[in-house]
Amino acid sequence: MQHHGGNGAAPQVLNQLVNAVVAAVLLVAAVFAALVFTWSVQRVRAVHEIEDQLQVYRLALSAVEQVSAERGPMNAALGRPGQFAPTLDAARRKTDISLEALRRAASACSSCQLGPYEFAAIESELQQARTQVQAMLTQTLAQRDPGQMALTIERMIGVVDLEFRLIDQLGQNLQRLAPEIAAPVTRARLAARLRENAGRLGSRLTVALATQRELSAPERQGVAELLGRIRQLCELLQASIPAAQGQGEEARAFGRVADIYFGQGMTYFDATLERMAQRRGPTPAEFAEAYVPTMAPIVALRDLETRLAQSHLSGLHDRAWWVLVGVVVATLSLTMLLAVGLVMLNRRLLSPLLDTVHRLIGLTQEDTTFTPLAPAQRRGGYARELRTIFAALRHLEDLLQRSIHVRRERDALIARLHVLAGTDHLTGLPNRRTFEQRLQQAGAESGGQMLALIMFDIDHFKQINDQHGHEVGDQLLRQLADRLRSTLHRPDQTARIGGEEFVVFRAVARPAEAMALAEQLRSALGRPFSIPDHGTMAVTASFGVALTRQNAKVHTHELLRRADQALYRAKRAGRNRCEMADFDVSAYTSRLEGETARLQ
Ligand SMILES: Nc1nc2c(ncn2[C@@H]2O[C@H](COP(=O)(O)OP(=O)(O)OP(=O)(O)O)[C@@H](O)[C@H]2O)c(=O)[nH]1
Repeated sequence: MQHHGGNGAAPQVLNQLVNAVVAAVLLVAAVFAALVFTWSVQRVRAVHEIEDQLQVYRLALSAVEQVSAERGPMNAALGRPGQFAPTLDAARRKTDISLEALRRAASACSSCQLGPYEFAAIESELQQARTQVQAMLTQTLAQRDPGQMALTIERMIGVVDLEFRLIDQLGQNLQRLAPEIAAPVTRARLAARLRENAGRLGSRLTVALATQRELSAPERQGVAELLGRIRQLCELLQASIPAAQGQGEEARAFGRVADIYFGQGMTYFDATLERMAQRRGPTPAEFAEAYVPTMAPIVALRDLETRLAQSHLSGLHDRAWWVLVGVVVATLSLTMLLAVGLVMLNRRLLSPLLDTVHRLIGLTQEDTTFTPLAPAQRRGGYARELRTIFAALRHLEDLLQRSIHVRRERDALIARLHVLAGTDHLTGLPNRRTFEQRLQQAGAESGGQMLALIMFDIDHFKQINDQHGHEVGDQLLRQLADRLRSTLHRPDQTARIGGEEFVVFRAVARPAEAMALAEQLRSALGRPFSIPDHGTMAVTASFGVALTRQNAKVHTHELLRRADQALYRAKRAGRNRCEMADFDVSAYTSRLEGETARLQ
């Protein structure tokens, strides 16, 4: 396909327009994909952070349970003589391990925003409480002051309060970051508090049990407060567990709490209070042995809630990942679709349209050097409208080619007619009309030089016709024309202007040159002609020569008239001779003399 420089502006603009639209669509798609991608990555990261925080929360709940649990063997040891308490040591080790695990997890969790300060406070408080316990254990049972014992127990409880502050902070963070898991997170905290208060309830009896007495009034007050708090926590839990009376996993776990702790545990607690009133209470160790296991379902409920929160988070985590994968896949697909669409648009619409535009421009410039249509076009892989355009274009191309062909033929015909109009049909020599034009032209181009006109006429041509027939006369005329052409240096400077009348013209420097040419022609024509079936035939011709004056305008008719007169004279003088028309010889001679003198 040819490209037509200046006219290429329109296709270029179309190209640029399509490129601009594609670039804009790609840009919008890229910005949108980048936004969604960033959002999904942030979401995945946020879910990771929430998972980390939930892990810390779980470890904090477990640590608070260990500290609570440590109070069981501690109470038992305080109510027993001697300082040897292996179960207390084991409980302390478990507490230390869980606190260490919590500290490690918390320091690895940057989003938890827990400083070392919180842990330092908890650990220092725990150590001081333990030191007090140890000091008391070195005493005999009788030496152990009940008031001091109560303070020691309160101090251990204070450690738990410090831990709960941490748990509350973590729980609030989680509720804020992931409202989806707010309910199980809250229930886990409620269960942990229930476990703690249930433990404290037991601890309230320790001093009285250790000293085998009834509860004092403040102790009874404390127990009543704790029972009130426990009931409150139980109601809160029951209200927040969906279908707490139903068959769900949480409902079942809560059911076990109700049966075992609120059933067995509380019954044992009430029975213990009655036995204490009769001063037949169990030892703190016996009490702990029977009471502490009834709190296990509370811990199980707490663990279930943290597990539920975790599994909910896993769902969130998976969803966030799927969104991320979806965004990547959608972006890639969209880009691919756009790329394929662009290629299709280019191949199926833009490229053929540009091709059509080039072809149309070519048509306006009569460019018929079209390349064949692309294979896809031949397969008909384009829209119907485009195929219609191609067909119309092909039709136009055919029409153009046909019209160019017709015009060329017409031009050739006109040229031929033109030649024929200026040519003698018998001899093929220029006719009188052409001769007059050329003579005028030669006069204009002579540069002031003399022009010689030689007119000649075959002698007694009528006799040839009469003797041999008109046909032979024609043949003779044709051969004579051929000889003229071969003799003359410029055959275009001759013509047949009558039946057997011819002319020759030429620019000459002097009259003698004209006469010499006339003589040359006379002798050339004097040579016999060979006419088929008639043998050789000799003719003569008479010549009249006329000259124009130097620098004078050529008057064709005047020149012809003078040449004709000279020819007439030649005929009259006996034919087969050359005669010069009246020529101002004296003027010519004086000019020659002038020139010679100048040269000397
Ligand atoms: N064969 C043939 N004869 C032609 C043609 N045109 C003119 N003639 C003949 O040429 C002859 C001219 O005759 P005339 O004008 O009497 O002159 P001439 O016989 O040549 O005698 P002079 O010119 O006086 O020597 C006529 O007989 C014309 O018929 C032509 O095209 N073909």
